Amino acid sequence: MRYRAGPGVGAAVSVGSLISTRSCSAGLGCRSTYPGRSAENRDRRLIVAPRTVAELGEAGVIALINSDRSQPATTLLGPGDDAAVLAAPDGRVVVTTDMLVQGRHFRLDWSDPADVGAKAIAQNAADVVAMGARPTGFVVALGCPGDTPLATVEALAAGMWAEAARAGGGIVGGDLVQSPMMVLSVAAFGDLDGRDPVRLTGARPGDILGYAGRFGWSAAGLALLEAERTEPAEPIAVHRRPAPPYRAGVAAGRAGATAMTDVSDGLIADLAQLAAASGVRIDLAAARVVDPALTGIAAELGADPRVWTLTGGEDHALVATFDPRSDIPAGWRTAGTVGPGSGVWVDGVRWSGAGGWESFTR
Ligand SMILES: Nc1ncnc2c1ncn2[C@@H]1O[C@H](COP(=O)(O)OP(=O)(O)OP(=O)(O)O)[C@@H](O)[C@H]1O
Ligand SMILES: Cc1ncc(C[n+]2csc(CCOP(=O)(O)O)c2C)c(N)n1
Ligand SMILES: [Mg+2]
Repeated sequence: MRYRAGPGVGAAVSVGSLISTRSCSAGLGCRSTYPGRSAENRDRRLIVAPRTVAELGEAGVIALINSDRSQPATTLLGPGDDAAVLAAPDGRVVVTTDMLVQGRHFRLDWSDPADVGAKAIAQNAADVVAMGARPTGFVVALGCPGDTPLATVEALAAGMWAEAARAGGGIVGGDLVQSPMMVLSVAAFGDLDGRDPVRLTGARPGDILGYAGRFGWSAAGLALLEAERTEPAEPIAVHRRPAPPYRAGVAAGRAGATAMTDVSDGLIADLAQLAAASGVRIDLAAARVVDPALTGIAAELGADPRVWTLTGGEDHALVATFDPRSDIPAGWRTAGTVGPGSGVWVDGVRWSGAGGWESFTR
């Protein structure tokens, strides 16, 4: 997707060009300044290029993050003012927020900063499309230690922009603070294009359960990383950078899906939320969702591919329910049925126990 430059978007900036050389006074030599750098640094005669966020300073890092970006048409005013302005053609705005905390949601020895940036956008965009909406924009609050290399922040921003382009929105602003570890808090916005939001509450007995994307791959990647393995590469890549099926989500909204959610905590956990919200029972056929490609990997680690598939989170695949009289849209497969009752049933057995990841319990 190509974005045009939006108003308020700064011109191209490189770290080199952020260093402005002040006038040279006789006998004092030339002093280079860095926008936003500390008072202490302002008094030093810096001639080397800054390498960390502390050396470049807040304003410089923000300029770096926003340099050379072009915004989509929905960005009426991009970064640079007190707030951004986004178009909302529908008149209603879909809004969600999700954060990533270093050590809890990612490790920089397991993931590249570009992957972490992409994941932060992906998990938010997945929530927007899970409402049947089209992502229009993101704001990103970033906390990081002062000694974070500028290269890390540049890679983070590159990963965010790559995923934002895939999802269909621009990064229209954010916040930058010092913190003891890296934290990324993203808010995402979306447009319904005149449709009703696809809620958790609309599944009805008789509906068909469908899914788009895949399950268990991120959990497999996490297990491989925990086991200090680097192969096979594919599940590790999925764990580092999930690829939510954005088009399929919007297509489900257009096709009149009765309920939908993205799977962030675990397939069973997220289906259980949907079943409870709709007041229905969901019957899942495990063979339809367990990917045979995971069987060999699980055997090597002494793990169960069914557990990865049914309770692993972070794939950000989509599940939705459809009226049986309507066609399931492109990119969707059937995974089960909706009936009267409650709970999630797998191959005819009611699921009890943990259905996925839960904050504060592990
Ligand atoms: N601090 C909060 N204040 C208000 N509402 C909240 C807060 N945290 C969560 N919620 C709301 O509770 C609901 C469930 O949140 P939850 O984070 O589980 O959503 P999710 O899409 O499943 O997220 P995740 O991708 O983080 O697993 C959402 O509607 C969310 O907006
Ligand atoms: C280093 C590291 N350890 C463990 C995991 C696994 N993990 C963390 S949060 C989460 C689910 C969503 O949580 P939330 O509801 O907080 O968004 C999962 C499966 C990871 N990604 N990285
Ligand atoms: Mg969600």
